[in-house]
Amino acid sequence: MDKLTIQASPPLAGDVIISGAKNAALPILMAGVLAETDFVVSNVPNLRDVSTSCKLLRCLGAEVTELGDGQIRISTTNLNEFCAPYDLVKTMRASILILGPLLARYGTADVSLPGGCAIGARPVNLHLHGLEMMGAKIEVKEGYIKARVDGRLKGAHIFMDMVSVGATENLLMAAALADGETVIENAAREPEVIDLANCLIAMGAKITGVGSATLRIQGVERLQGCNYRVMPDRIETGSFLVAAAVTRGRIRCLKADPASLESVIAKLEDAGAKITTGEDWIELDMQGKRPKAVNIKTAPYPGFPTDMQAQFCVLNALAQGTATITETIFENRFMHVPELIRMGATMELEGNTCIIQGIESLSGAQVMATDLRASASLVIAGLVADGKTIVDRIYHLDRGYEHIENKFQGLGAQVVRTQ
Ligand SMILES: CC(=O)N[C@H]1[C@@H](OP(=O)(O)OP(=O)(O)OC[C@H]2O[C@@H](n3ccc(=O)[nH]c3=O)[C@H](O)[C@@H]2O)O[C@H](CO)[C@@H](O)[C@@H]1O
Ligand SMILES: C=C(OP(=O)(O)O)C(=O)O
Repeated sequence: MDKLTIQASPPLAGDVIISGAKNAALPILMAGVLAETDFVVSNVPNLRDVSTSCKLLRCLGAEVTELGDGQIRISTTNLNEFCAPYDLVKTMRASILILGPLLARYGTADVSLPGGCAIGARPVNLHLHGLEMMGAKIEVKEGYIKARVDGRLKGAHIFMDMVSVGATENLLMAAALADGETVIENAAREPEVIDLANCLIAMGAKITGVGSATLRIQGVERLQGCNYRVMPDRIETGSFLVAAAVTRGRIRCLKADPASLESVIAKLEDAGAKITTGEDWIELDMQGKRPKAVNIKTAPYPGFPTDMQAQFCVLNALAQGTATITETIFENRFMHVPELIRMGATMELEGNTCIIQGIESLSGAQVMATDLRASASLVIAGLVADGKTIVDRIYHLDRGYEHIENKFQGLGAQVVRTQ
């Protein structure tokens, strides 16, 4: 199994090119099922979750062609299977996003329940409830969601109990082909939801209110393929910015989207970073200074993203002062904390809050994480820890960060992949 070995590194310096967003690319690939003609997605990151998505689409009978340079073409002409099997779904939670598109276009979908994962229970009741309101008959049997509808789904007025990115995306895709108008209230406003909505509009969907908490979708009878470019990955961008901040360096993230990172940029500025942005780049300069501690509370967009919480735990572990980090989205997303404590960090958990007292430096250790962003935080910690840090089980990282060691090396970090 691959590992990353990280040595204490100099302040990060230079440019890094940001990849397409995993959390936008996956729903957009699933939306391919809705298109009757060829659909070409570009700026798709080369990640394990992307290859799992392609496998899933192929297993349904879709033709998926990797055209090179981050472009993938999907043709659904021969799609004739409607089951997302456990073996694929268990490795990638985003597989649940095949449910809405399959049901809306073909009237039938069997999707393995994604199950609980490392960061929390992650139920799918809101996805199922919304589809039922649109006329689907759903039963959960033998670990599978079995959804059926006679004819087309019907437009419905859906109020979401909680802000859910995945449920908003599933219902948006289903509503695009439903009969009549669907209104989704308390919809998620994450940039990745906006990217999916814009892609559906490019396919011919009629959606208004994009980017607001009320989405109105006038269902159409058919959608066509289009060429769509996936947005830049705001979490990858944020992860590199934090890495630069803790190493007291100066980097520029290119092909990025500063507008999608406002809450993260504000916290980095509070931590003492000088941030400069252009239309598609962000520069962070710590001017050699140690970061200052910053309080964080995760929240749905435009709040502070849960996917950046672990990285800011590391920033605070090394900052001047004491801070609290409160996680409000997932009930078990602090698995990096015991590992960071093993590296010498002074932090303790009280319910869903982590109290962190910043110290001057960490010490290298052999560590392991059981989820994606926790793994990223351990790599960042390794850059500033004395001696050697070995991060094990990096298949989590490979789900969400493209060429992570190459990108870090390009910024002067000592990060190598070993067996
Ligand atoms: C709002 C939010 O920040 N969502 C994050 C969530 O999206 P993801 O789509 O995975 O999760 P949701 O947004 O659906 O979940 C938000 C909350 O709603 C709950 N829930 C969700 C669906 C449902 O049917 N029932 C239910 O109770 C979840 O348990 C969670 O507490 O994880 C992704 C990966 O880390 C992040 O990129 C998203 O930013
Ligand atoms: C946890 C994440 O992804 P997923 O929802 O695919 O598990 C993430 O992107 O941080």
